[in-house]
Amino acid sequence: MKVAWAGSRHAVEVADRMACLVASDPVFRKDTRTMLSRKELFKDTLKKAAHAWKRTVELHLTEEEANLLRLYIDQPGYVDLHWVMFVPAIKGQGTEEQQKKWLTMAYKFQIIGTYAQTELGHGSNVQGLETTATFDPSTDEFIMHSPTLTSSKWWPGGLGKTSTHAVVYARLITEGKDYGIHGFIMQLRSLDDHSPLPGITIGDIGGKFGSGAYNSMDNGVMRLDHVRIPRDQMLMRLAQVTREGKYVHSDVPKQLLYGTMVYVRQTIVADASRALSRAVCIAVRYGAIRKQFGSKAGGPETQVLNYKTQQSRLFPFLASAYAFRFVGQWLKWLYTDVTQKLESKDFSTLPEAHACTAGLKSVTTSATADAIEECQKLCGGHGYLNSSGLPELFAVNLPACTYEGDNVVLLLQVARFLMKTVSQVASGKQPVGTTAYMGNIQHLMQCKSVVNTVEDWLNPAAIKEVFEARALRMAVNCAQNISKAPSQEEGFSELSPDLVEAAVAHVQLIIVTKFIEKLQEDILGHGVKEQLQKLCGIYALHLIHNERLGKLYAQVRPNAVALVDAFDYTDHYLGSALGRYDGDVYSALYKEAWKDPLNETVVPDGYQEHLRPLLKQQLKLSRL
Ligand SMILES: CCC/C=C/C(=O)SCCNC(=O)CCNC(=O)[C@H](O)C(C)(C)COP(=O)([O-])OP(=O)([O-])OC[C@H]1O[C@@H](n2cnc3c(N)ncnc32)[C@H](O)[C@@H]1OP(=O)([O-])[O-]
Ligand SMILES: Cc1cc2nc3c(=O)[nH]c(=O)nc-3n(C[C@H](O)[C@H](O)[C@H](O)COP(=O)(O)OP(=O)(O)OC[C@H]3O[C@@H](n4cnc5c(N)ncnc54)[C@H](O)[C@@H]3O)c2cc1C
Repeated sequence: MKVAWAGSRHAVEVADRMACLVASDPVFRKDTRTMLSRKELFKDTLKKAAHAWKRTVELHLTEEEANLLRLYIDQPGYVDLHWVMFVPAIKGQGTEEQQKKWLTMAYKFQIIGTYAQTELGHGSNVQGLETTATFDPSTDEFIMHSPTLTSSKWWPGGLGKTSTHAVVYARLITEGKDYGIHGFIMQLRSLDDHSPLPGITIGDIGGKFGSGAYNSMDNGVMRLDHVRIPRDQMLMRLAQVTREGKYVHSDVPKQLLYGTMVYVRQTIVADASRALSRAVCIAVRYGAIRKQFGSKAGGPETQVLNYKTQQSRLFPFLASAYAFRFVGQWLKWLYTDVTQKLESKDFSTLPEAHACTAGLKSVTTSATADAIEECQKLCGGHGYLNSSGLPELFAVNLPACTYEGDNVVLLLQVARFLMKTVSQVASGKQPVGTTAYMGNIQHLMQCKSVVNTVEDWLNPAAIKEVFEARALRMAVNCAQNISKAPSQEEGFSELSPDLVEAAVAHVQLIIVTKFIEKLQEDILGHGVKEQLQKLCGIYALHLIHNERLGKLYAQVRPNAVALVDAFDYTDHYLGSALGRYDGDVYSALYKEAWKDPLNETVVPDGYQEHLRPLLKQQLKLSRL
């Protein structure tokens, strides 16, 4: 089963080796992490990252090994953004020349990069970002500027105290015209003493949910005051600005601007299956040890895992962990396939890749966060202790529902793709890939389930047909209702709760289908396939029930704020910048951030000890 889970014997072997390397190294200890102050935790993260890099170099680790090493260190930090977003953004959006220049330094850690997209006022609505990059032909430079409070960059990981560079997303303005959002490489801090460069105000945004957990990451705030960068620091694969200031489009679709997000969303599905499996592992093992009550006749106490209620709550999570793992492996393949096609200028599969990554990221992270929380309850009181591992696991994985795209916003993207596909089917076009089933519309709209007995539900063909019919009928129903609205836009907005459900049904069909396809592969090991068949059945069947409360929500909405005001909580008691009575959210968030102890100094503790030697050593090596 280990091989089925990991994907190959090789994958098991490398993972084991890297996991042992981390577990046996005292620098990577994490058992007291939740007791560290924010400053201590941050410094500990810097220390671990520097030590990991040292080990990577000393042991000549491959990229695969180094990635696993980082994974098992299990502490979010600036290196995640550097490798998972900064480097891929330059790879995807930089010209060959730009890649050569910047990636050479990034690969050697001569510079540390982050991905600075989100702002205080806008995260989901990328086109609404306000930072400006105005071209000045007199000096051949862009002037990077934050014109408003809400244009402050807000959230980028590693930005707060660590990154020396960033890919910054800003509105490109040239010849007086706004050409929308583009990516720019900016140096943020001095490579000599780490102080922010002139015109850049930068800090950490403050403590986050839970102790330990994501507080190891210095998510940052940044304001730019007319900071000048050379023209060639605009990432120019998608579009260019000439020396004279003329804006020129490339022949690649502008959606490739969002390419880094597609890449990361794909990796998040793998993260979700890992987090869910960790929670399930804790709850199942503990359920086998924990005993409560015995038979009336005075027999031995019962292991809680033997309670049917425990099983019906826990086993769908166990099945989901496997389902997400397999769909994650498939998604990685899909992403590689799309990337190869993009390289040969075939952009046809980009919309499907976007829909699959967005949808699967959404469904798997939401299910994982809910499941970790439920696993805490499944472990009773002890599950609430930090020492159970569950609070930190929950706190670290909860934001995956938000970062890389809010899950509902992403599901609406999937719905948009589905509505387009339904209309193409109506005009006779045969859908392909994950929407191929929609071509079978005549049958799926009318068919009746062939399921008669309990055993029939375990027939993969029957399960698949049920999920296909459900997904197609929900999508067609939405499309028909949208067409009755005064406009497409109004219809889409009015029906958005239904569209989200239709998107979830489509994504769950993909997960079920990929699980079934996995079972058609050669799977070695006695009884392994049979166990997986059972889990596949559990995953599929636990999903088939639903409720609709949309009409009631619409009736409550006009009074929703009054209904929570009625709780009569003071701002002091609520203790939330977001829940303030007066609604002055942005000023409150901004003020709170500067109170964080990490912001007491501009250059953080640990810089002289861990960051500076790392950067200097790499610079020195490159000069040899
Ligand atoms: C380790 C963790 C660290 C965390 C880091 C972060 O969080 S970083 C920050 C992470 N931040 C976020 O994740 C922010 C989330 N927000 C977003 O990604 C975007 O603002 C949006 C997709 C919601 C809307 O986009 P929009 O305003 O442009 O409006 P629109 O809806 O009209 O779409 C126009 C067209 O583009 C298409 N298309 C869209 N995306 C993609 C794609 N990725 N690929 C390909 N295509 C894509 C779309 O299908 C449509 O095609 P059509 O139908 O015209 O053929
Ligand atoms: C831990 C963490 C790390 C992050 N790291 C980075 C980083 O490294 N770099 C970076 O640039 N960003 C980062 N982010 C920012 C992240 O990408 C954004 O928070 C995310 O994209 C969501 O945007 P938002 O915060 O504006 O949410 P909002 O869009 O304000 O969401 C608020 C609510 O509005 C709803 N909503 C919004 N739009 C719609 C719509 N059209 N229809 C229906 N409902 C809607 C959402 O569902 C949600 O319930 C990080 C965030 C977190 C929490």
